[in-house]
Order: sequence, then structure tokens, then C-alpha cells
Amino acid sequence: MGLDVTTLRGNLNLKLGNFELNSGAFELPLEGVTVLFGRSGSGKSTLLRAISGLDKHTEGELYFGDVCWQNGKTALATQKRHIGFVFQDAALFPHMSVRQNLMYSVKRLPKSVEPADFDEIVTRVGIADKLDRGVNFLSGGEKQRVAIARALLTRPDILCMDEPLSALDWRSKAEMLTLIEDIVAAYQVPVLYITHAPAEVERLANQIVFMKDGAIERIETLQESLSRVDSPLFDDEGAVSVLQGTPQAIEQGLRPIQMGQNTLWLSDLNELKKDTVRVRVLAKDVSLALSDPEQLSIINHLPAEILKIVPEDNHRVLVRLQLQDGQKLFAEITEHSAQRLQLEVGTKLFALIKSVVLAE
Ligand SMILES: Nc1ncnc2c1ncn2[C@@H]1O[C@H](COP(=O)(O)OP(=O)(O)OP(=O)(O)O)[C@@H](O)[C@H]1O
Repeated sequence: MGLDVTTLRGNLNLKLGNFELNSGAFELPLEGVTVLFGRSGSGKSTLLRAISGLDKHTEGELYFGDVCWQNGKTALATQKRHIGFVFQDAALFPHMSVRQNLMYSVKRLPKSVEPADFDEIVTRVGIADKLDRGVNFLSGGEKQRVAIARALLTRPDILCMDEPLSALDWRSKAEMLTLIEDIVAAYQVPVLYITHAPAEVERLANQIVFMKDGAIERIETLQESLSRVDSPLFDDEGAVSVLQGTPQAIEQGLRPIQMGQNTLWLSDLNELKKDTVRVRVLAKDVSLALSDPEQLSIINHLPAEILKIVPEDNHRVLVRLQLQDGQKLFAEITEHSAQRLQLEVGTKLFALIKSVVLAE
């Protein structure tokens, strides 16, 4: 990440039974976490297999920076692409200990690749005290940690994760999300991440590859995709905004999150180790007032300006707002309220936020 972002570009085709992957030409700067998102059967796993060279029927072309990975039917072998894999079921050797599983892949590294720092990785991933345990005696979350450590030990240029959290309970999911953020920051390894869960996308994604019927439909940043009123990331809870801010020390039993000159107050007091956090706000939890409602019990009220007003079904309207620091927020209000407040593009007002949670 940072200065030298490698771009993955190509156009891949792969036929599997009745299914055809025809990605279309794409150019993907590998920075942070790239989520592959789409309905079941849209071809996310197939695209990941084609990118990784795991299917020898892949055709088309693919370049990792200047290095050619696929040219027609000629493909660079998967092990020469320096990719780390983490799948839904950790895929460990069941009769080996954690350490043996890890060493198995370290020993098979090409001589040209220097193994990563074993102790540092197992400590960061949280398995240093489990190295001599048989993997059958690990929980689902622990197995996934081993799979992540195994992948990191090979110093991958890309980490591919195919629904890595889908078999875990909510608590393990939350811990793993924190771990994934941590390893992306610590090792600067770009991640290709498949998930169905919008909450995981909101928490992790820098950019999103939307897949549909075996093709890449579009590639967008998280904020671009959340700015569309028909974003595929919105489920039955409706439109969602993700705001970014800097956590401050707890004050009066609340956690202030600084966003430019304004502050959001969270009731979540868990320790936050990061400089920047993402918070999630449902549009239906945001209402609007023309004057600063200081007397209200709602603590979060931010000055905002209307960018767009979009009529929805059920006599409701979606109002796109810009906050003072430039971040965008959706409010969903009734048509009646919109008329009563005489809202129009450019109106300056206050967004009252009933509920804010950390994205996870
Ligand atoms: N080896 C195979 N032979 C035949 N068809 C296959 C094979 N592998 C996958 N398919 C089919 O290709 C289509 C795309 O599958 P893929 O797993 O890429 O989708 P996906 O978007 O990852 O779905 P999900 O979210 O359910 O995992 C599916 O219809 C699947 O049944």
C-alpha cells in the first residue's frame, strides 16, 4: 500500500460446466482490502480461482504489475504467484499440530523467498500458546487464525480470503475482523476478500468488485458504492452510511469520535486501538431539524447541507447530506416531514442521529 500500489489487470475467461466466467477487462489497484461481492453463483470464487491460477482451464490475460500471470492458455503456476489462501474451512492437516501445519508450508517455500518472522506472526495472530496443540482440538476461530498465520508465513503478495468468517459465531467474527484489519496494516499485504455480508464490507473494504452473472459489473470504492441509493450493499434495513473518525478518550461515560470540528458520541466503550474507526449509521435512524435542537435527548446532532433528495416508495424520501468535514450521510424521512421542513438542495440543517454503532 502507500506509494507503490501494484495493479492487477486483465480479462479472464473460465468455463465450468454450464457456468461461464467472462470477467471483462478490469484494472484493480491492490490497496488494502478489495471485496468481491455478488449474489450466490455470480462467480466470485471462480474469479478468485482464475486470478490465482488454481484452475488450469482459465484463459485470457492477467498481469500483476508488470509480471504476466496469464497469456491465452499459458499460465504462471499458482505457487509462483506468491498468493496466500484462507478459505471458509481452514483446510488444515487434521492429524498435525499447529506448528507442523505452519512448518509444512514454510518448508515448501521456493528458495528465493525468505520465510517471514515466525514468532512475530504467531504472536500477532494470537496462536503462540497453541503451537503444540493438534488442530482438531482448536475452535473454528482458532483454526482460521492458524490458516491466516500459515498464509502470512509465505510472505504473500496477495492474501485471498474466501468467506473466511462464514462458519464462525458473532464473537469470533468480531475478533477476526479486528485481526484482519491489523494484519493488513502491519504487513501491508493487499487482500482479496469474498463475503456476502454487507457489514463485513462496510468494516473492511477499501474497494468493491461487484460480480453479476459471471462478469465484473463494476469496481468502486466503498464510499462510491454507499452513495448509490440502490447500492447492492443495502439490505432490508435500507440505506446505510459509513462515517470515519478519530476516537478520543472516554468522557462522561461516552466515547467521542472526532470528525473534523464535529463530534459523534458512542455508547460503546470497548477499547479501541486504532487511530481511525468506521461507524455505521442507518438512514432510518437519521432525522432532520432546521435549527440546532440542543434541548433534545438525542445527543448526536451534526450540521449538514442537503446534496440530493430522492423520493422512495412508501411516501418516504432519502436525503443525501454533506457534513462539515465533507463526509456524506443518508437520512430517510417521511414525505410529510420533507414538505413540512420545505427541504431542497442546498438547505442547511441538522442531522439528528438516533443510533450510531461501530462498523463490524
Ligand atoms: N467445478 C465446477 N463445475 C461446474 N460448475 C461449477 C464448478 N464450480 C463452480 N461451478 C458453478 O459456477 C457458478 C459460480 O460459482 P462460484 O462458486 O464462483 O459462485 P460464487 O459467486 O462464489 O457463489 P457463492 O457465493 O455461493 O460461493 C455456480 O453456478 C457453480 O455451481
